Amino acid sequence: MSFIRRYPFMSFFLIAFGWSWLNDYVGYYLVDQKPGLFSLTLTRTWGPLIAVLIVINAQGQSIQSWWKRVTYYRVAMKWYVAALALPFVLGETRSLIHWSAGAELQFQGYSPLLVVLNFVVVLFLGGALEELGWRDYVQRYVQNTYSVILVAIGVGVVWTLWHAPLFYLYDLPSYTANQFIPYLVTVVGLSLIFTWVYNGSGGVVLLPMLAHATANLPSFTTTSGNVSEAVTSIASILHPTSFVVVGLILLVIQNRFRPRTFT
Ligand SMILES: O=P(O)(O)OC[C@H](O)CO
Repeated sequence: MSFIRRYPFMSFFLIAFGWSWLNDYVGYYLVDQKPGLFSLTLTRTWGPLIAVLIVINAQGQSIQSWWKRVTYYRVAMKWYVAALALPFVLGETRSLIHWSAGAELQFQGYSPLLVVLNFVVVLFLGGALEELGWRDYVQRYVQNTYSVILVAIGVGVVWTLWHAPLFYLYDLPSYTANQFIPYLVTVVGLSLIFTWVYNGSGGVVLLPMLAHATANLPSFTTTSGNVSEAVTSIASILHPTSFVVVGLILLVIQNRFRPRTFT
């Protein structure tokens, strides 16, 4: 405990990465080496939340006041709309580029019930909980001293690295070695966007949580018909890049070049 009190920030990373990576290794070696099973359960996503709870408890901070802060939700409706709409629209960039080049746009036709279930599970039990660590601890703490934009980029890089075992342990379609750079760019972009809603709403972590749960939904559209290889390549570059460009523009408009402290 005294180590955690002395080095809270380092402890946060050790616990967050430790929990999630241990989860991945235990899953791979002891449970199932096939993709989509243990690696995809919710438990790996709990690392950052467990880390933040251990660290604030060791520091003698009240968990009750932390809970009160992270469950605060009274902010202008525009932040809710932005948090839900932005990742949703950007997630369709690839299809929209193919469509603008002549392909036919089609809806995936997911069952609305399954989409809502997916969203709710990620929001309350899965990936969105990471925001209690990445955004409401790391971003909040480091942006006291450094530029909000630079910190958001740094958090995006760390958040990507935290996913590393998924790339080399498992054979998952979204986590293949040749997808690492596009994944990094997308996650840095998401970090910028989540930081924008977090700071814009005055540090209400529910907003990046909602944005995270939306970002984790699958794309709702696909395209059919031939598009040239050039269009496919351009779309695969522009899709991840669009998150970064939009995130940067929003944070520049918000003038987040400097540090920002929440009281
Ligand atoms: O942090 P995760 O595991 O919810 O994954 C984030 C996605 O890859 C980006 O939406």
